Amino acid sequence: MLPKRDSWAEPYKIKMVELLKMTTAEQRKKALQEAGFNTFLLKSEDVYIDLLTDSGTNAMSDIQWSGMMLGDEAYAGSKNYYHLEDAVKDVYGYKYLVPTHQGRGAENILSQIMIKAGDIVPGNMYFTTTRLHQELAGGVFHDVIIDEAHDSESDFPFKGNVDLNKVEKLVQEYGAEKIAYICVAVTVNLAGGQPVSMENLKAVRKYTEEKGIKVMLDMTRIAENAYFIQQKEEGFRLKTIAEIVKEICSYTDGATFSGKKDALVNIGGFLALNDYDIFEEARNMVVVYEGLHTYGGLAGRDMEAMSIGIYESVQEEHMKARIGQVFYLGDKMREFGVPIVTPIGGHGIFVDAKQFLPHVSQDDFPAQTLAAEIYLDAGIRTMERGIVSAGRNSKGENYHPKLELVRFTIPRRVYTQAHMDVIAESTARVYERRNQIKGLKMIYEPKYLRFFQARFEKH
Ligand SMILES: Cc1ncc(COP(=O)(O)O)c(C=O)c1O
Ligand SMILES: N[C@@H](Cc1ccc(O)cc1)C(=O)O
Repeated sequence: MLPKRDSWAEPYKIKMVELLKMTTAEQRKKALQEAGFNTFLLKSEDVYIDLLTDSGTNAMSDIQWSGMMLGDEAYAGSKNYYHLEDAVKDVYGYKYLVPTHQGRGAENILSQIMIKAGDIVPGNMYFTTTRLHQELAGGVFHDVIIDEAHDSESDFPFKGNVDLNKVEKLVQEYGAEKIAYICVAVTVNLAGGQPVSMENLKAVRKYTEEKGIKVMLDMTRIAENAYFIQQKEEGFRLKTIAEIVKEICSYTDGATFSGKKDALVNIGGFLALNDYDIFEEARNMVVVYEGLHTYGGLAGRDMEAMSIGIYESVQEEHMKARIGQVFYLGDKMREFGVPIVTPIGGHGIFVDAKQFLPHVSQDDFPAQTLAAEIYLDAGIRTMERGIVSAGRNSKGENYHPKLELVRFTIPRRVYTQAHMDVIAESTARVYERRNQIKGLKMIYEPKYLRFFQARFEKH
């Protein structure tokens, strides 16, 4: 057989490097103990390859860095704000912009404006910060993602889709006026970076228009979602990512955005809206929580870098290499027999900890345990996405999510293919000794978003 001839390559060359620190097994053991077996509590200095998150960990381009030098650090009316406003209108098509320091700043404002106590907020799977802001505003989140999303082995190509039957049930039960809005995330982070199809987005729009319900997008990884639509959905092969991104937004009323992902920056976010009245309220509220409405907690230079990053995020070659690298790692893992969520999603590989460690019960935190073991092997930092992340319901009982995953999140434009090889090989080593691995017990549990700061010890 001839060698394959369709390799992707990074559409950039490297101008500056950051040296990595290698650690010994002894050092890692000590660091992990000190971090209470929580990878969030490790010092970044003790990490070799950092796959904790793709959030704010991107490498900016030389053009973005030069944009940083053009920061207009005025308190009010910075020209970078107007550049960002232009980018949001041009690329996403929303009319009004409220910048925020990151995505959750926008979630806070949107939730406070749109949700009244007792309102229902359907969403295509929860996201930790998004759901918490909805709950703090008095809302009750309901998961309306299709069932396939909860099955790590289902090969359905658009596992992020909204199940409109589930939405209709909520409407029947509570009435459309009780639904604050439908929150649609593209891609769905906790399902494994799974995309939503355009057909589904259109159907959601049609349904909600009939019922008078608003659709708010969590467009944090919209360009990645657009790439999957282009590659997998009939009729989109000849459309550009930019065209698809704009079409997605056109089926919604507004969006929250964490610029730290798609937009290739280290900090930044916004709330974008089409409805003037909601915008007016948000523009007023942002001064309470973030800063004046023309900077929203950001420096002018950060807004400039984000405006440039928004354009870079929809470039075809960028996205091909971005997702290509994620797929490369996933395929390697599969070759080693490591159980991962399929189809492979946009921002990382999600290892199925229930299948990896079937002898560890969910109450002994299999994904938390596995993330700790992965770190011990070679200093690779990953993140738990299972029972610890899911937290507790309003009665104080633990949620028991079907998915118990360890996320190997790939920062954009940061690591090379050789790093991917090392990651897969290290994971394979841990897989070989999986039977000797024991679970953990939680010894400290903070009240909000416990996964960030909880501490554990070995059973
Ligand atoms: C899907 C999704 N929504 C919202 C957020 C919140 O964004 P931020 O981290 O910028 O506050 C994140 C990441 O945190 C995310 O992955
Ligand atoms: N959104 C980022 C940062 C983050 C991580 C975990 C969270 O639950 C919340 C925020 C991510 O998905 O990686």
